[in-house]
Amino acid sequence: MNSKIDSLCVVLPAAGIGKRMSQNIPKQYLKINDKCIIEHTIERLLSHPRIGQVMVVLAEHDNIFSALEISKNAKVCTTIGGKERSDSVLAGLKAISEQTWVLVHDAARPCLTHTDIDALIDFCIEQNTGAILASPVRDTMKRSQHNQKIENTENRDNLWHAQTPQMFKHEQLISSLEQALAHGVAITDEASAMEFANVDCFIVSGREDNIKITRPSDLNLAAFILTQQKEETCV
Ligand SMILES: Nc1ccn([C@@H]2O[C@H](COP(=O)(O)OP(=O)(O)OP(=O)(O)O)[C@@H](O)[C@H]2O)c(=O)n1
Ligand SMILES: C[C@](O)(CO)[C@H](O)COP(=O)(O)O
Repeated sequence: MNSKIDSLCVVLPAAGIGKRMSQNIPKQYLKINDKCIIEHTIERLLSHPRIGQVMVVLAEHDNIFSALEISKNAKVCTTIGGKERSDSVLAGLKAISEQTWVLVHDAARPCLTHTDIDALIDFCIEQNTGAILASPVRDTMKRSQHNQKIENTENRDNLWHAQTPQMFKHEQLISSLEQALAHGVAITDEASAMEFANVDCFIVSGREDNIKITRPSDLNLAAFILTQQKEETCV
């Protein structure tokens, strides 16, 4: 069932340097099928009927985004991010006008589908609560230092890979992020801040192919997924 909300805003953290990709440009500007990753991601978002604006959070000296055609889209705005992803997200949240709900989505996740966007929005609106897309852990999980003896096997019951988008009440997310950052809490996703602030947050099961391009081998995998999804017409 579609909610009544029809023009949500997405904050898109895109101020990272992609050091784990070991390339000479930030990974969001690497190309798949002649289009930058960030262009794929923004097109996936803006082609969804319930998304009305994307606030792209850029690194201070980013001179690539403004040269992309998508930067001229009337629904695309930009602001400057910070040292950590959480700083960039907070800057993006403060740069948009006051909203009831806001979504945060990594620029490095171009394989997001409209099916998953609808599942997240519908759950949050119908349950009036924040939630994140996530996929269940598939492998046995070991804790160990690299090339060292295994310390233990983690219980993988009810263990999930957190993805994005993550969707929360706008003002509540700002205050929770500010509170967590003020306490020096390590925040790697928006849900971490909400958990710290004891604000309910739920899991919405999402597709396992909503991958975050992080390491070199992810690029070909993402290219394959994007092609497969187009044939599936799930976008
Ligand atoms: N200071 C930062 C760090 C990250 N990001 C963004 O957050 C998303 C997810 O972060 P990650 O995958 O860690 O990207 P990078 O930080 O660029 O990667 P790395 O850790 O390998 O440098 C990316 O779209 C990235 O551009 C951001 O906006 N601001
Ligand atoms: C937000 C996120 O994509 C959820 O899995 C992840 O935490 C980003 O972490 P990163 O270390 O900044 O890639």
